[in-house]
Amino acid sequence: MTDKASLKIAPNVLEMLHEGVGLNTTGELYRQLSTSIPKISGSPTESAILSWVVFDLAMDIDELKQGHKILQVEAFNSEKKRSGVLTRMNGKKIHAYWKGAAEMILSMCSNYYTKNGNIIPMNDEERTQFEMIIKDMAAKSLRCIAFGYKEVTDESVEVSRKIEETGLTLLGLVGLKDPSQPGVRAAIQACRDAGVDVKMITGDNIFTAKAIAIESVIVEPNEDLNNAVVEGVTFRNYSDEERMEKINTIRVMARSSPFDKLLMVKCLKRKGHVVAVTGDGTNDAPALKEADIGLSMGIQGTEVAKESSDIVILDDNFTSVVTVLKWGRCVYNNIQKFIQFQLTVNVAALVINFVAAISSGEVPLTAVQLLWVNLIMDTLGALALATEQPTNDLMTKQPVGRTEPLITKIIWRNLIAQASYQINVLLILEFKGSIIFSMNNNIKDTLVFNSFILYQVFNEFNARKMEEKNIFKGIVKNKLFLGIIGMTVVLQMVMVEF
Ligand SMILES: Nc1ncnc2c1ncn2[C@@H]1O[C@H](COP(=O)(O)OP(=O)(O)OP(=O)(O)O)[C@@H](O)[C@H]1O
Ligand SMILES: [Ca+2]
Repeated sequence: MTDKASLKIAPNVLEMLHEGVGLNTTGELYRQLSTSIPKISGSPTESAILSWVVFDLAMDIDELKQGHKILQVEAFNSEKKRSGVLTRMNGKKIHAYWKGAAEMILSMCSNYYTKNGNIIPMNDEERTQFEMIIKDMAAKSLRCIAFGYKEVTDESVEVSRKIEETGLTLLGLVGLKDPSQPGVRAAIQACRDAGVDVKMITGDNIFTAKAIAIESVIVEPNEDLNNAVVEGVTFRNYSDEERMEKINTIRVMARSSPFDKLLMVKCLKRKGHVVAVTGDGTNDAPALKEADIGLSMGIQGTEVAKESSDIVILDDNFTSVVTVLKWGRCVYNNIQKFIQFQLTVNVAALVINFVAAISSGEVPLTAVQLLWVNLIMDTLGALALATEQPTNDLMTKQPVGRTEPLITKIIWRNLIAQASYQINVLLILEFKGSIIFSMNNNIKDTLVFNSFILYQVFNEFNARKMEEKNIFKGIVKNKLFLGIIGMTVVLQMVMVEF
């Protein structure tokens, strides 16, 4: 719509558009003292429509509200995708207004307004034409909203308060653009590289959904979309087996109800997937709650959505999902590193003391020394390994499945290899140390203790990189790690010398 759009609309139609929007909205208009331009609040769709009639179609909402009595309201709901209102104009006529998903409102209409404001019955050909207009708008990734109206002559509605749903007159169609955030394409690609499938479940119609999915590369423009895109009703009506069979290939679900979103999450979980859901509306709440990880929007999100979620994304940006993914993986990875490191220390200490105790009756590591080991290894070791920053290669790995063990085969391999190496050397030092280096027993004990601690210090480097050969990669970036290693060595020197 252009600035002068209001001039091209017949005055009677314009007036009804004002009423059909101004009286049938959950958005609010409030004036600020500092400027003369009013501010508009409400859901994105509501505020977009409201600002269109206020700024482009010159609606005066106060005057409008004063002149009308509202008899009945049917609030927008995600199931029916429309909202309606029944009003009486200053003791005169009663009007019913509907606004909502374009093809749904169109199917309630049997007349339409011409440019000059006359009502004409809609024939099949014209209906098809309107459908084409809606499709065209949707193909440009516009969300299409229609407005319908009916003059109610039956005065009994004053009592029954029923908002008529049939035989409406189409007032107009409007297309809303929800510009996709910059970086969404890259974020979706990053998710895919990390082995995370992205699906879009939306209340928009199938054409808008397809267009948006292509824009954000959820689907490729030239791929066969028959299996990848479904409508909520179709999905709902599949048999259980059919749904489970198709769910992996479905990437877009259009015209979905809150129940469809929930159903999708349930099925994915049943398939064994770990499911994360992002959402903003009340209609997303059941799915957010059911998901393994629910992420809601901090700015646009409703309270219900935020309360049903585990994580609130403060900047509403999909790219933050990638950040969540990266940090989640980093924490998991750091826990694994620490476990590998801790188990190695404990296995080595235990075996050395046990073997020495049963063969000579003496333990090489005394109680005080073991406490010292615990102190520096638990506290300082945890601190050093937990502060590793996420690296980019975390985002190229496949996700960890629901049933995969925390201690992987690689951790076992590292642990067993490192522990047996330490045990062998330390036991040789314990039993043959005094002969090899011709030293007395006290010095040999210190040697064993010192070697043990230094082994752990070097092993801390090993634990940083569980799979890579170059364990020093990126080490200069982690100043805290180096600091803690340095501190451990200094403390050890102090301990041994003094
Ligand atoms: N305030 C509203 N008044 C009338 N119709 C609306 C309103 N908001 C949305 N619609 C219609 O309902 C559809 C969206 O329904 P719903 O809100 O259930 O979907 P959604 O999945 O929450 O969408 P999204 O999260 O993309 O906004 C839209 O395509 C639009 O046609
Ligand atoms: Ca929504």
